Amino acid sequence: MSRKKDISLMRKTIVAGNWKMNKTPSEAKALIEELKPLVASETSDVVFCVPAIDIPAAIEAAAGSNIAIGAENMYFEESGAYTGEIAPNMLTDLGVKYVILGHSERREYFAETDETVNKKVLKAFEHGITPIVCCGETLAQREQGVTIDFVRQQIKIAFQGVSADQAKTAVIAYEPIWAIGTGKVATTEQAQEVCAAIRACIAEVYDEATAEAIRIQYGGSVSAASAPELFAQPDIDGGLVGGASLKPDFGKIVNYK
Ligand SMILES: O=C[C@H](O)COP(=O)(O)O
Repeated sequence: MSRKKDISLMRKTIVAGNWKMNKTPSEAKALIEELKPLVASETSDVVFCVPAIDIPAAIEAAAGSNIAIGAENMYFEESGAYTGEIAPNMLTDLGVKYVILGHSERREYFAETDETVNKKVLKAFEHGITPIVCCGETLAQREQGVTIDFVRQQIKIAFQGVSADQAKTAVIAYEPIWAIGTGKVATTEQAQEVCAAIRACIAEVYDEATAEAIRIQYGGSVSAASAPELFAQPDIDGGLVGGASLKPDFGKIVNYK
């Protein structure tokens, strides 16, 4: 199902950078100072998701700008014997507004499952942090023709127990795993098809109003060259950007119009 972007229901574009495990705190400060003027925008929400150790420096550097700071992960408990984990209230105490949950790298290297992602999504909402919920298929799944079934399942589990009012404020990032860091960007048609299927899934689970409100990003080798066509698709409301978010090109991606 695909819906035409209705002017009255136009969702604000959201472009988020995922720095992954890059930049020390002092490098983070310098990069934000460099990118701050380039990502100024009235048409897009701009989020920098940075390593947890960089968050205080990033918050300080972004102060007074349009940049919101996000985390790349968090745990689903507030405190306790969970060595090495970061609690949601630790993030909000610093001023973090967004958190990436269920990134494919967390799923692959750190054994995250749809069920732990769901617990984290619920906890993020409880603490007023907007989750950027990641989903996406492997190359083998795409070749087997199961992409949409697989992504629908990821989304249905991630949103279990989430109310419609909460879901309306969430961000979903569709990231085909085969397009991450490979330079192989999905075609506009492939990206739009899956983002439309995700929106249809949200309409089934909730209702049309929730589906129209939720923002869906595409991620996977987004560049200044590919962003304009991708973000113009009716069901793509921006991007989750890895490698290019560490460069001045990120400003061009944010200001893609
Ligand atoms: O979260 C971001 C994605 O993993 C995309 O990374 P990339 O833009 O380097 O392909």
